[in-house]
Order: sequence, then C-alpha cells, then structure tokens
Amino acid sequence: MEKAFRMITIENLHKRYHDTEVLKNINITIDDGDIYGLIGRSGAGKSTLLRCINGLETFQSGSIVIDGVDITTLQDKSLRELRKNIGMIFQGFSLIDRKTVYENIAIPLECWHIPKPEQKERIEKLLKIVGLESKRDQKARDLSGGQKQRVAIARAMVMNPKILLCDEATSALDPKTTDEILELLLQLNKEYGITIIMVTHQMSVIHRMCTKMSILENGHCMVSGDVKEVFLEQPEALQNLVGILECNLPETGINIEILITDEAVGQQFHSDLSLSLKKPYKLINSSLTHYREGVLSAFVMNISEECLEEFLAYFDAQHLSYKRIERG
Ligand SMILES: Nc1ncnc2c1ncn2[C@@H]1O[C@H](COP(=O)(O)OP(=O)(O)OP(=O)(O)O)[C@@H](O)[C@H]1O
Repeated sequence: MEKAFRMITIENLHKRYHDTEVLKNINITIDDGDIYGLIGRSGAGKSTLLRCINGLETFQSGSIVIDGVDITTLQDKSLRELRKNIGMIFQGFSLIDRKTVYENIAIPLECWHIPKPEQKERIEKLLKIVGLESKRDQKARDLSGGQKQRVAIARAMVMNPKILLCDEATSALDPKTTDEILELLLQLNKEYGITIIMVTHQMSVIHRMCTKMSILENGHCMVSGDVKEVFLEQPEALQNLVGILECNLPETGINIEILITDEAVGQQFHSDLSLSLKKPYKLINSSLTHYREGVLSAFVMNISEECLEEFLAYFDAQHLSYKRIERG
C-alpha cells in the first residue's frame, strides 16, 4: 500500500493564555486527504488548536509542521503564504453582508492581486461547484444559512488551499441543510483531495465525515485514532462525551455489550446466536450507527449467570468484541 503523505504534524504543543494553559502537550498527525474530526466539550481547546494550525495564534512550546514546513519558523510574508494554503469556514459564516455572493468569493483573490480574468474563471468554477450560479449577484444578507455557508466554502476554496479548517461549520444549520453542506465537503475532499479538519460538537458529523478523530478534554488530547476503532474501543473520553448508556439495565443477570463492525454479521447476529446456543437472553438495547465506511451495530444483552460461560465462549469463537457493563 502506498504510504500516506503527512500533511500536518503537531508535536508536544502547549498553548497558554496568560496563566491558563489551554492546550497541554498535544500530539496529532493528519495525513494528506484525511477528513479529521476534533471533538470535545465546550472550552476543551478545539478552536484554539485550529487557530494555532493556521498561524492566527502563537504557542509557547512544541511544533506544528504543515506540508513539511515548521510554522514557528515563518515570518510575515511566509506566514501569509501558509494561510493561503489553509481555507477556513466558521459557524457564523463571516461573510460581508452588503457584498454580493461573487464579491464575497473574490475577497481573497483581491487580497492576493490575482488578475481579474483569472478571478472570474476561479469564481465561476466555484459558483458551479457550490450550486450558487443563480445567486451570484445577490447580497449575502439575503441568503439562507445554507447558502451563506456555500459562499463561505467557495471563498475558502478560491485560493486552491491544501487544507480546509471547519469550525462548527454546520452547527447553525437545520438537519437537511447540514446534510447538504457535509455532502459538499465530502465531494470537495474526493475531487480535490483536500485535507479537512472538522471541529464539531456533533458526533453524527464525525460518523458521517471523518476517517480519523481526536477527543479533546480540558486541553488534553485524550484519544486519537481511526473513527471506527475509537467507537469500537469506547475509551473513557468517548464515554464521557456521549454519556453512559441510556438504558435501564436489569438488576439480575449479567449485562454484556457487543460491538460488531461487519454489517452482515450484525444483521445475522441474533439468529446465529439463537440457533447455535439455544439459550435464552434478553436484548436490552440495540443501535446501528452509519459511518463514512460501514456500520457499527451495538447490542446490550442480559444473560443469566449460569449461561455466561457458554455465551462468552461463543463470542470468543466468533471473534466478537464484547464487554461487561455494570449498573450505574
Ligand atoms: N483569546 C483568549 N483569551 C483568553 N482565553 C481564551 C481565549 N480564547 C480562548 N480562551 C480560553 O481557552 C479555552 C479553550 O477555548 P476554545 O475556544 O479553544 O474551546 P473550544 O473547545 O473550541 O470550545 P467551543 O466548543 O465552546 O467553541 C477556554 O477556556 C477559553 O475560555
């Protein structure tokens, strides 16, 4: 398999505001073309980390290497060059309301003194990609939230960046519009290979979009890894974030959670189990989560103590991932 090219390497990053350390020894690597999710509670440090990546914030120690360049070595002009390679979109869109769609997208091109004919070519292409050709002369203030975010995406893409940072980009949108914006971002990632970092509170955004993820907690990076593996392992930081299982566990018997990543195995699980063991059990909870690639089935079962050994032997023989869960 071809070795992935590393787009961003963050090592031992510490960031303080006055006496408060808000990023504590962050180590994260992001490959070219990844869609990387950063999730965590409010105040965990996600936005600060994004601002460190695009050079808007300095930090006290550690390093951030982007596309082979250590950004701490950069001065004014080269820092501006770095930012040219990093587009950013926000929850609040940050458009200029009195300007038209076309004029908003043109802002970075104007700043970089790109000749008008080239500006036109780039903007026309992006208007088509984001589906706003018919709105080109409309003022930004007259657009819907979803249309505003499309303009912001086009503006972020207009300098052909290698990286797109999305800070809660869909938090202000309704579910259908969120879906359309996420689809657009997936399309940009697929067609242009752009590396995307998504800061979000919404676990569904991580499921749908991301290949890898980190969980930030109070300035620490608690967990990093493949999205599906993180959900399979259910580390404490993830449980803290999603809350403990919201189902009433019976007071007798043993409660076991099974996680299955193969969709077909998940669908067959109960019938296979019943046919093989012919032992009773209660199904307490079941859920199906769709990921970017694949599906994760989770079942909580209540099993009597006498039958436990047999069930566990079956799960082991089937190489199923399971764990005992205790009543809260
Ligand atoms: N300019 C600043 N000056 C002082 N403290 C700041 C500044 N910006 C952020 N902080 C503090 O840094 C911590 C991390 O903030 P940050 O905005 O990065 O968190 P977050 O995880 O993005 O939160 P949210 O999800 O609410 O946006 C918070 O305690 C915040 O109060």
